[in-house]
Amino acid sequence: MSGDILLPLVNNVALLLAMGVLFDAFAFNEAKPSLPKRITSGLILGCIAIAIMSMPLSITSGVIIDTRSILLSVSGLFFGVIPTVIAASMAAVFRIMEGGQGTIAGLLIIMTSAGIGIYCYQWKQRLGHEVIKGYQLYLMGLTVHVSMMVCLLVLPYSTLGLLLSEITLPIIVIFPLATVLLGGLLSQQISRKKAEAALRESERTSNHARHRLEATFSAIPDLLFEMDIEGRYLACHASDPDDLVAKPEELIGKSVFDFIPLDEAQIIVEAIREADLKGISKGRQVTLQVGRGLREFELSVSRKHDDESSEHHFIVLSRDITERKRHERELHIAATAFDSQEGMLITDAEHRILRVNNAFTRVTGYEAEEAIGNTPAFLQSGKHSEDFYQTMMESLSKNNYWQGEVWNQRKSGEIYPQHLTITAVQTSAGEITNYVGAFTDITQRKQDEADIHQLAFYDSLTGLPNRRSLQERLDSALSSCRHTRQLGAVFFIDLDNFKNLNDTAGHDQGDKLLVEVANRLNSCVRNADMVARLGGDEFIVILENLGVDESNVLAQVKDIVAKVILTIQAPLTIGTQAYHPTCSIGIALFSEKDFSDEVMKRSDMAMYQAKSSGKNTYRFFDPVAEEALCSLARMDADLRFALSNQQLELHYQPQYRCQTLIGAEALLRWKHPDRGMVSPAEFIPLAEDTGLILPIGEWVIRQACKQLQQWQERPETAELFIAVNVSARQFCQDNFVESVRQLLNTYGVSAEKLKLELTESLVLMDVEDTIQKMQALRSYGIRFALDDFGTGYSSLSHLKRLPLDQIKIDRSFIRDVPEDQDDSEIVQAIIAMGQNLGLNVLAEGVETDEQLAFLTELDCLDIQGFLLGRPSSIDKFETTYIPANMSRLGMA
Ligand SMILES: Nc1nc2c(ncn2[C@@H]2O[C@H](COP(=O)(O)O[C@H]3[C@@H](O)[C@H](n4cnc5c(=O)[nH]c(N)nc54)O[C@@H]3COP(=O)(O)O)[C@@H](O)[C@H]2O)c(=O)[nH]1
Repeated sequence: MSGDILLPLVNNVALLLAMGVLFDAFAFNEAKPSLPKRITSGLILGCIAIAIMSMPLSITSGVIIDTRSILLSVSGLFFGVIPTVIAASMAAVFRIMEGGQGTIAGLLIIMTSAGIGIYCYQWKQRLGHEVIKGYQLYLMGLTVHVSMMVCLLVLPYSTLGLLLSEITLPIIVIFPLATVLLGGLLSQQISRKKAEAALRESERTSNHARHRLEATFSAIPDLLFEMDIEGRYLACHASDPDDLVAKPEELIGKSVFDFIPLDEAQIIVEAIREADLKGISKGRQVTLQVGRGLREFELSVSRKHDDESSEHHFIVLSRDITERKRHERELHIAATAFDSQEGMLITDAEHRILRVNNAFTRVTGYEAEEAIGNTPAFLQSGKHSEDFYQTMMESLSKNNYWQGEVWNQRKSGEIYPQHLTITAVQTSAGEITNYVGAFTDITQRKQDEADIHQLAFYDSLTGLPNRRSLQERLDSALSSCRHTRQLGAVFFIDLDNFKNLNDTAGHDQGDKLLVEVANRLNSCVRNADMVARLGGDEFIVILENLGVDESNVLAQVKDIVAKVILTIQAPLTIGTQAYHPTCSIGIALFSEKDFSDEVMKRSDMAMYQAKSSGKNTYRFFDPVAEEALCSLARMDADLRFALSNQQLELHYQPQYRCQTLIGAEALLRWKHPDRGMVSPAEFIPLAEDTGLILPIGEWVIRQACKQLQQWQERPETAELFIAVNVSARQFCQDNFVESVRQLLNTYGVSAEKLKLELTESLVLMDVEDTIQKMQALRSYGIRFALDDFGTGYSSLSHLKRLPLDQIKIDRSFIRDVPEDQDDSEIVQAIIAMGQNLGLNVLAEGVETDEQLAFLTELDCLDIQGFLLGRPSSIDKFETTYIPANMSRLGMA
């Protein structure tokens, strides 16, 4: 090869190498470039081809040998159809313009080279080969340049011969190798680019995988730790650091024992050891104090496969199960609550029963399978109207809740009351999904309520309404009067002598009478009227709506009360004896102006008047009698005040024997601040009625004992006794004997100095009891006088049995002696009788010397009366009677 060829050849090679730059610049080595790129690259290739053709290895005139064949074939193979066709076309145009004898051959070479290159390109595309191997390039280069040699055959023979001798070797040997080099260069670019792309793809894939993994980790709510067998943290993942016992950076390298209480830490280490043995550990639970409070975790531990390390590592997954546990506990509570003592049923939104509990079966008698699928309507008793259920449903849809009492039917057919609560269960969107019904059988409660009502409002013995019912009924009757203007009446009925019957025949018999009276009263009045028992032997009848005309009402009431008295009077057998009950009735009419308390009070007063009028009768309320009773009530209040405010005092009236003072009768006085001295004759009966006589009587005996205590200590009074009046009610007290004995002891008084004056009526009330008490008191030394003798009906046989010391002739017999023959004979007989019985006889009310002389004549030596001394205060008694007595006895 001559130097003329070498330089163009080097230029050609340089231009061919520019092709590599173009290939890289237009990214033909990566992917198929865009059409503009391909066109542009085709134009550039065409320019390179022209440049190559401009620096030919000129062999002879008109024949241009250059490396366009290499350019165009390699362009076809690597740049594809469009760039190569453009480049080939430009090269062809240029060749034609160059002209010469080799024009045809040159054009053929252009077309052949480009065609073979494009063919190989198609072949490569079809087979999917990205990279062309060296031998393949060589074969293509050889084919192109053999074809080139064939194309040269169109040259004139003379030119051809010279040409073949000059260029055959370089074309057949060098050009294919150049093709291989250029193709290899481009192929290598493709490989590099592919490798770079693969690397980028790999990086992209790995980044993608990493991001996906990170996203997956972030989405996992559980905590992930890598730990060693000792429980040391090697790595940790937590989507929320507040789920950790410490910050992640603090954990790494430390042990669970550094952060977690011993018991819990041991559970974690046990789980790790189990995983070490079995490969996995599941289900262990720990409770830890983490950033957001006390939480419960469930552990899953697996042994990590790590061939490089001999030490085992573990993946510990810690799942926060706090909410699940709470839910489980709530479910447990709900399940326990569901199986409570209350009957429960759950329905769907269409009220079909889905579930019932054991209490449901116990109360209704229906098993779960009998109830499920039905609506609760199958339990209905038929006792409620459609309206009832309609209201229930309306309340449910409005308030999602209903509660009330329902009468349902058990499987046995028994109808029973239940307290039912129905609650609608809603979704968060407000849609009702279920109804929960809870009920309690309230049969017993209802019964208890009825019993309590019966006890509270009815009398247990007679079954009649009691005082409370009466009050309500009377209030309602009065309120009704205010509308109707009609009059009504209240009968206050008290059985006569009921106490006697009770005491003699016993309480059972008394109860029988009360029940019979209740029935009899009910038979006398209309259903609309009311018969009530106030207590004891007191009954009330309320008659309502008797009309507006008072005289007419009075006539009706009289008829009814007469009927009541007659009906009550009918004999009945109590025990073995016939009994004729009677009653006293007080009547009070009422109108719209009255109040219940007042009406009751009036009827009570009227009854009191009926009693006072001899019993077995009735009285209408009388305002005059009311005033009298009011005055008594006022006196009672005043007397109580007097007792506790030292307004009571004892006066003493001397008693003489043969003109010698032997003692005094203690007589009670009330120093009233307004009324002055009030007579005991006025207030003692009232005190007996009200029971106030008991504390008053006790006070009198106490005062007498105090006085005796003082007298005992003085010689001039040491022998004096005091006579004290004892009322019936006072004497009847069970503890009377004991209380007197205690008073004597308290004041150290000799019992002989105390004389008790009992009236005839008192001793005859209960002779046996009186004798017993008198004997007991007498055994202490106390003496007894029978007061007001002659006014009662004491029989001799009774008198003989009483342990008396003295009888006091009532002053009513003394008053007219000796003038009155009858009284004189009575007094004479009493004195004789007393003497016969061995009793001392005292005459009281002695006011005149004649009376005294008469009594002295009859040998009645004990005298009391105004003639010898009036009742006087203790001061006067001690300054008047005692000194006089002493002077008479010569002791002064
Ligand atoms: N249970 C109690 N009863 C008592 C007590 N104190 C008194 N009484 C009884 O009250 C009745 C009235 O008593 P009184 O007004 O005190 O009258 C007594 C004498 O004053 C009166 N008397 C005495 N002598 C005469 C007289 O010559 N003429 C006359 N006109 N009256 C006289 O008699 C009353 C005493 O009677 P008696 O008790 O029957 O001896 C009266 O019944 C008292 O008993 C008391 O503390 N407890």
